[in-house]
Amino acid sequence: MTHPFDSIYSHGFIRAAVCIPHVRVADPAFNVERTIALARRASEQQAAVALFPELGLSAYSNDDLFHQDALLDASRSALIQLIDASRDLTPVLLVGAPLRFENKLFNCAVVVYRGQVLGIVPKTYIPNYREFYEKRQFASARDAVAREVPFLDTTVPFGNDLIFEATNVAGFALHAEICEDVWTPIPPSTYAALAGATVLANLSASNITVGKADYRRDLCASQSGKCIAAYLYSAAGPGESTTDLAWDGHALIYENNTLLAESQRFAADEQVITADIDLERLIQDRMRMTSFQDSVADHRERLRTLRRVPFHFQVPAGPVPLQRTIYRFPYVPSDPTSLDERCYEVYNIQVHGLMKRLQATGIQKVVIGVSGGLDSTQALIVAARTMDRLGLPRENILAYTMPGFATSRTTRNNAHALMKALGVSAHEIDIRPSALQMLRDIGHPFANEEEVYDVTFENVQAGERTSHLFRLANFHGGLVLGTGDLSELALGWATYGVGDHMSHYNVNASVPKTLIQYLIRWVANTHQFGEEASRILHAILETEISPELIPHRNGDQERPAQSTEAKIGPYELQDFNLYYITRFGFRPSKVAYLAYHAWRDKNQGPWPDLLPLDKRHEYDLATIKKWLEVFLYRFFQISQFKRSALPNGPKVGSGGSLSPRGDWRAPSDSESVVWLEELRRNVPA
Ligand SMILES: Nc1ncnc2c1ncn2[C@@H]1O[C@H](COP(=O)(O)OP(=O)(O)OC[C@H]2O[C@@H]([n+]3cccc(C(=O)O)c3)[C@H](O)[C@@H]2O)[C@@H](O)[C@H]1O
Ligand SMILES: Nc1ncnc2c1ncn2[C@@H]1O[C@H](COP(=O)(O)OP(=O)(O)OP(=O)(O)O)[C@@H](O)[C@H]1O
Ligand SMILES: NC(=O)CC[C@H](N)C(=O)O
Repeated sequence: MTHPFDSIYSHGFIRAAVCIPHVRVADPAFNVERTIALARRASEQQAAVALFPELGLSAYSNDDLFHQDALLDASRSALIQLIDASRDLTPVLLVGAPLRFENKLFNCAVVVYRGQVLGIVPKTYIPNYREFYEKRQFASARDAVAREVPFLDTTVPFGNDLIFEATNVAGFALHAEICEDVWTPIPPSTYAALAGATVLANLSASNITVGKADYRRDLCASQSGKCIAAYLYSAAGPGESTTDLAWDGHALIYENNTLLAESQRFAADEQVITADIDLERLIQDRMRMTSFQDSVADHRERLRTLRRVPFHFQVPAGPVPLQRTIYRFPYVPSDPTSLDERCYEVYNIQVHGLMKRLQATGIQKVVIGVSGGLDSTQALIVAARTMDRLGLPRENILAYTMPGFATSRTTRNNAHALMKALGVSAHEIDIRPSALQMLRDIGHPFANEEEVYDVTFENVQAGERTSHLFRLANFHGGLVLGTGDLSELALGWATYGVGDHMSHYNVNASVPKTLIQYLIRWVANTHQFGEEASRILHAILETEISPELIPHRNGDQERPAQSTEAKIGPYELQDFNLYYITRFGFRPSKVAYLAYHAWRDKNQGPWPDLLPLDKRHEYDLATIKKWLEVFLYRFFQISQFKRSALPNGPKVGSGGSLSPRGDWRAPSDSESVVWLEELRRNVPA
């Protein structure tokens, strides 16, 4: 890496600024002074792009004054002053000015970078309806004859087909359009995006009327989403003429349908909003989304005609801290309303999956092992709701708790209490005799009372439970419900084949552990199964996560002896890693960078509403690196064979399926070296 770890510019981000200056109508000298002042503010914030409103140097609302030579000359002088002032500024500046070429007047976006004009983009769609009379003053980009125009002592590219491409920053490709352009069915930026532009900027002078702010948000959100791009929008604000119209200074920054920053509308002060755009995320999504590339192919001929203007972007040296909210729990929404909706949705997906399977097979019973841990609790809740929805009695859920050599009193009691509270058919089977028989049969030292607690000892117990469940299913005409979650599948934390890996149908396969914790907490807090069930669910949430396959050496049977998270890492970190690696394909150093940003300070940042205060954690970079290394090794090197042979189960979320038929196809015999080396090389901890 050529830049420091703690700069956004080392991790595929650029900072974008959208500026709303004060203007005076027909006063370019004043307007350029305000434009330069805000450009400096954007530069101090180390932005790579700074966008200004449409015709900002002259003001937009000049009407027929645009045909006055004095105003046009003054606008041009203001532009020259701005170009000169830009020499020592960090961002590419996009400013609006009325400019004469070919004896026509164009409404232009001028792209200025460090004392040079990279290109001039005339507005394409000139509105001439209702309150707009722009055709009276301006020609359109389509009226231009020349593709280059003389400007000052040089010639510059001119047209709506220009993409300004930083040759040294991967994915930084900028396009400019002007206000009405985005109101059309196919804005010029659509073609630019198909041809590779990732940052689409709109210089606007949109007057405000009731309801229009929402419409602008919709336009920008959907243009950024459809184009898999950033969309920057800057609408004229204070100082424009109110002869017939009003102005609210609406600035917006979207990335792929997500709002990253918005100005305060009708503000008295000038504003500069900024947001960090994740260019790599956009490129990743374009690479994966085959329909985007099909669309490129369909418009190939036109796209070939677009012109690229290369420039070298001087990347700010030194640290540039990230200005972006990175949620600690990517699978769990942090605002309470979304969390409610998410929980409702996830349960419904799981329940509908199981309902269909039961209806299709005509099977009316499910068989499930209930440990008193989180996953079997979640699956049991899903099974209970499924029976309710199908109008079948909950007794059709044949639930078995099956204590082994290491089952603690706490989880066993919780398992019994839960089965009772949910009204399912509750049973207990001691698996120790059959496990001991197998250990004896295979010659394992434990059969001779030696304390050998190896993986065979563990898997014999997991296998005995599974073996019992499948035979019980045959015996009672039921279907074995799987419980293993997405996080366990990612880490290979399950016993393959004859073990908890196998079932007839697994409702949890696409639900990560951190989300299961919230789902259970949500059910408990909203008392969906009564007070007693809520009490037990809270007790289950409090219990240490453990496979309970190895006993305490001191004979303590009260609580679990093994800690899963001490071995494979905190699930909250591993789920974070899982999301960014599978959903976006980010390199490990970027995942570590994002994790550090999210997790370094427990007093900072957004938290899912239901997380108790005393459960908050924080991690330093060394700890993040250590557990990411565990994740990478387990995920890429040793566990894919388990995912390649998965039972059926519904996909629940984007970036949330590891089924080879769902969303993740990978070889069972790959290496992990490229990920591990990248992490070791590029994360300084
Ligand atoms: N690429 C590949 N293709 C085909 N087979 C492959 C393979 N790599 C290993 N194998 C074979 O697979 C076997 C290893 O896999 P496996 O038998 O699953 O065993 P393994 O993954 O070594 O052990 C299971 C682990 O999961 C943990 N566990 C089990 C049950 C529940 C929970 C929980 O808390 O949820 C955790 C348990 O503590 C243990 O650490 C070996 O026999 C090996 O030869
Ligand atoms: N004592 C037990 N009785 C019955 N079934 C069990 C027992 N221990 C494990 N199982 C079955 O094996 C599955 C895997 O065990 P594991 O310990 O990973 O899961 P869990 O306890 O439900 O959840 P968690 O992994 O969150 O602790 C369980 O979900 C359950 O179906
Ligand atoms: N300046 C413009 O092009 C404004 C037109 C745009 N349709 C709007 O209403 O905001």
